[in-house]
Amino acid sequence: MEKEFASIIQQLGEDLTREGLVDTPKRAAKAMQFLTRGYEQNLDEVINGALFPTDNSEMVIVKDIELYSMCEHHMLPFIGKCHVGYIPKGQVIGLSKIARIVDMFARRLQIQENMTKQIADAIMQATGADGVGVVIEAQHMCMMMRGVEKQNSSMKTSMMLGSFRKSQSTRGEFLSLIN
Ligand SMILES: Nc1nc2c(ncn2[C@@H]2O[C@H](COP(=O)(O)OP(=O)(O)OP(=O)(O)O)[C@@H](O)[C@H]2O)c(=O)[nH]1
Ligand SMILES: [Zn+2]
Repeated sequence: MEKEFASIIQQLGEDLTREGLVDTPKRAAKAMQFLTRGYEQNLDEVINGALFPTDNSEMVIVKDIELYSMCEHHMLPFIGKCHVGYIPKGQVIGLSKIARIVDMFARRLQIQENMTKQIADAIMQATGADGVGVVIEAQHMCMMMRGVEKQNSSMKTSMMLGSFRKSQSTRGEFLSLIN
């Protein structure tokens, strides 16, 4: 990857030997690897067994989980917040693990809609919950820094599974608690 970044910098017409740029291909490769580290993770490893028995079957919500992802069309960042809700069925998941699951999917080349579904599916799969809801609100640099150059729009996506999909009132409770 380092070589490819060196080639990109050269193709920009820059001088790769100037002081500020000498280590840039190495840094850029390292940064890119960090930004896409989700490819090296899997659900079991991320959860690390942190599931705990409970007889609480009321909605659990973790809101405002910040996320940094990269759009798969332009490889530019999109940045936002993820809200997750679920209704436990016999077990709850460690609080931090929800944020780790969000990161595992965010740190890949993504479109927001697919990421939203992947997060919801993973939480459902991991917890066997009665229902899961995920809402993501993000701003896409490919739409702000270039292209249509709109600075104030954001995109909201959602995925509702199980009781969140079937029951209007469950979905309503979730949406009112995250807003
Ligand atoms: N639905 C969706 N679209 C996205 C996402 N990230 C980027 N895009 C869009 O992907 C589309 C790619 O369109 P193209 O016409 O192939 O590419 P482009 O010529 O660079 O498009 P413009 O951004 O309109 O200049 C654009 O409309 C982007 O806004 C995302 O997460 N979800
Ligand atoms: Zn894009």
